[in-house]
Amino acid sequence: MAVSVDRILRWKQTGAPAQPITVLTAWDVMSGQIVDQAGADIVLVGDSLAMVALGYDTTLPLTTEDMVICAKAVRRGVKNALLVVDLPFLSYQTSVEDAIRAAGQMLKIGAQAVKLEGGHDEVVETVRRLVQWGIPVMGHVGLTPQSVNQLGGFRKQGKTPEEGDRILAEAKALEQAGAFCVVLEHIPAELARNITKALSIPTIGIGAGVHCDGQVLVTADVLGLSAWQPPFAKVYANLRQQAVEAAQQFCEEVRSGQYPA
Ligand SMILES: Nc1nc(=O)c2c([nH]1)NC[C@@H]1CN(c3ccc(C(=O)N[C@@H](CCC(=O)O)C(=O)O)cc3)CN21
Ligand SMILES: CC(C)C(=O)C(=O)O
Ligand SMILES: [Mg+2]
Repeated sequence: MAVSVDRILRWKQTGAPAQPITVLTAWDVMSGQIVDQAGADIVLVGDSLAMVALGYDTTLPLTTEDMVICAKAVRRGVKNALLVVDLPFLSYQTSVEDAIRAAGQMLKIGAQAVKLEGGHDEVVETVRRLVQWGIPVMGHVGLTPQSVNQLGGFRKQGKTPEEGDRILAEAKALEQAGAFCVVLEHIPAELARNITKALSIPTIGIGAGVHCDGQVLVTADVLGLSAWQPPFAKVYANLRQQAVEAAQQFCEEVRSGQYPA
């Protein structure tokens, strides 16, 4: 049966100890088909596609228009998983109105929820307003890549008790605002465990240890397709090298007259 926002929201309340939620990213129809067919609970059209699919050094250059093109392609490939789309940098920070417009655009093309980065007062108020209008929101705290210029790189967050307390408070505020789950990115496992215990909505970890209610990775990293991976990514295949070898073989066979026969 297709995965719904409500099913994720109630993941921890459904009696028997739930299996972890599985989340993988996608950026086009093929990656969407692959992770949906693999049985992921949630497919995230992550703004990491700016780096993975478009070749930028950060997620900041991605526009709403870029995201709409990619999300529409993923939508055509995903049949069963819940489809969540990241709101690009500057599409939701400028005002609640802009956030509603950007999020609404994503829902119009078939996204079932959106994800916003941060847990400060402004983003919490934006989440509250989106949820009021019937737009489900996934939160995202810890390492928030859209703030890379302030964080001084893609560094682990929440390493001091003060920082940890702040991230915990942000996650609680997002739950209060109506977020249906929250991503915890690149924080200590102990902190992620405390946040997971403190929340009734599920936590989805990336580089946040084993004590989260679910796990997410960038699919290009999982498949060994990306040029580099973060230290926490596990690489399950070596598709980049296999692809280069296959393409090389084609070139050799054409040059030698082996193909076409
Ligand atoms: N391919 C890919 N996978 C990802 O998981 C990912 C992206 N791209 N792009 C958006 C963000 C950026 N992420 C990243 C990127 C790099 C590190 C990393 O290398 N961290 C190191 C060094 C940090 C530094 O000092 O600059 C670390 O040890 O924390 C972590 C998360 C996670 N996200
Ligand atoms: C890694 C996930 C959480 C993400 O935000 C992305 O892919 O953009
Ligand atoms: Mg993202």
